[in-house]
Amino acid sequence: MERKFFIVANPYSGQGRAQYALMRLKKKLDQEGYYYAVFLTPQSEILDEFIEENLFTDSTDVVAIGGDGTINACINAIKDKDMVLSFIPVGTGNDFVKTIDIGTDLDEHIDTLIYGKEKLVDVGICNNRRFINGLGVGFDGQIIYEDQNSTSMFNGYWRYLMRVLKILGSYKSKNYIFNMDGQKLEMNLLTMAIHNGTTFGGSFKLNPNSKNDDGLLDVCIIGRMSPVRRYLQLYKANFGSHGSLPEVNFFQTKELKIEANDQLRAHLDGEYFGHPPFEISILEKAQKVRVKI
Ligand SMILES: Nc1ncnc2c1ncn2[C@@H]1O[C@H](COP(=O)(O)OP(=O)(O)OP(=O)(O)O)[C@@H](O)[C@H]1O
Repeated sequence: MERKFFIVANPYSGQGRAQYALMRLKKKLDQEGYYYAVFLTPQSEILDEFIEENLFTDSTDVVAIGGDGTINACINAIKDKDMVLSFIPVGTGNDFVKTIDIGTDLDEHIDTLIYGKEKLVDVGICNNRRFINGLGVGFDGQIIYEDQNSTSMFNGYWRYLMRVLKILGSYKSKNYIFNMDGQKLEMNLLTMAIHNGTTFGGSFKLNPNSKNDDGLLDVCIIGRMSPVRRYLQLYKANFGSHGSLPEVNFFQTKELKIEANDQLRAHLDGEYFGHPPFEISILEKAQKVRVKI
């Protein structure tokens, strides 16, 4: 079958890097004689609906140029279609692509999306919305909520890190009632990170052992901790060594239900996602992606 590329580019992502990547990709596809169409995303909370409306149904490949939010919109837009997703990561966190091999620079990313091989990865689903990297409920969601409701003198990763440092000490742990694999639990936690990928926020390896094709969600829960201790131990999350702390526990599950609590804020693949109730599960090997040969 003749390959046709549908390119979804977030012009806002990566402070101009998306435009440059798009230019280079178009040049390469022209040289190789491939057919392609380009969709530049608008600022919208229903990005996937815009992508779905504009998507050419005979596309074989969808390329996401942007960050995890753009990838999330793409996987939701193509959820019922047999299309292979590729990536040119120019976002802030680019957390999902840390779990697959697509090369390390723009040339390699472009080569991978043209000449790479297909791989099937799991996709998480929360209240009917798909996620590919993860969902964070509690502190992780609060950072995203506060970030979208305020301005900052910083950009990109530094903006995120400054926000973490600002609210890390003052954030109050919250009550979670949840049901995992048939067992009902109630706990007071700082955060619950439910991942298909390993990392969130660009560098925090919250679920360092997570695999994107094992049919399981990896869950990291962090219990109550004094503000001083939070600042002292934060660096461990960067190395994924926070599992040594007594307040940290890991689980793996196929299904998780979190009961309603409007004090808990959540993000889904780095975009604000409201508050529980949440019904979360995993769709095993539900999305084709293209990786390096
Ligand atoms: N044309 C645009 N102008 C402003 N914002 C946009 C535009 N297109 C998309 N967006 C917004 O960009 C966000 C998605 O950004 P994206 O995930 O691509 O990059 P990022 O947030 O920098 O990276 P990451 O999610 O990996 O940290 C969405 O909230 C979306 O609404």
